[in-house]
Amino acid sequence: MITMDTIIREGNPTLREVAKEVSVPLSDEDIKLGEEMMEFLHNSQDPVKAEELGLRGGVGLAAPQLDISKRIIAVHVPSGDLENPEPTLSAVMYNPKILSHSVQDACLGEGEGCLSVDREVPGYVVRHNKITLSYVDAAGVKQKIRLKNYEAIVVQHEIDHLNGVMFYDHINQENPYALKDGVLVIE
Ligand SMILES: O=CN(O)C[C@@H](CC1CCCC1)C(=O)N1NCCC[C@H]1C(=O)Nc1ccccn1
Ligand code: NI
Repeated sequence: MITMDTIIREGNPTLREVAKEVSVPLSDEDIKLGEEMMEFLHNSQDPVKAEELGLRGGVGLAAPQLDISKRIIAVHVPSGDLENPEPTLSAVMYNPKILSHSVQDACLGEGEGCLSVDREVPGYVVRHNKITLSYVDAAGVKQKIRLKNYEAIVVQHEIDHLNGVMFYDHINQENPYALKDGVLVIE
């Protein structure tokens, strides 16, 4: 089971590596890893389990954060309203690839954090507002989806991990809250 002890922290060189594509058809090992990554996200968002296991709530996780330099990510974005338990996006993605993106940029009004970064790094992390994404799903089927706003931000944060990029690499050093015209701030 993945716990906070399994997650490597900044300073570990694996977080700065470019991860390798996984072979398709997927190996049992890679399928199992994806399941464990998704289980971590579920546990981390369950108040009882998160408390029990001492987990920080997470909406995404990338294999390099487990010191595994493979192009595998898991995302589980809750809908946000307690009435509707359905997540807005829940998937394990193998070899995810951004095929195209909007001209429109976006960032989270609260900035970003990372389970591999044990400190606050303030500032806007400007990303694409909309992306068209291809990936292989846990059943080994090639998928092509379009995402926007928060879900698009989450997936871009995870794909960054596959390329050795940390969220604070995007923050403007001179003025962390500098924003070009037209960047959508997502609250
Ligand atoms: O690479 C993956 N990571 O580093 C886990 C990150 C991924 C998100 C950061 C910004 C976009 C993707 C993560 O989830 N967080 N960052 C650190 C602490 C908070 C936590 C978070 O945003 N939690 C959350 C949010 C809404 C609902 C439930 N939980
Ligand atoms: Ni992260």
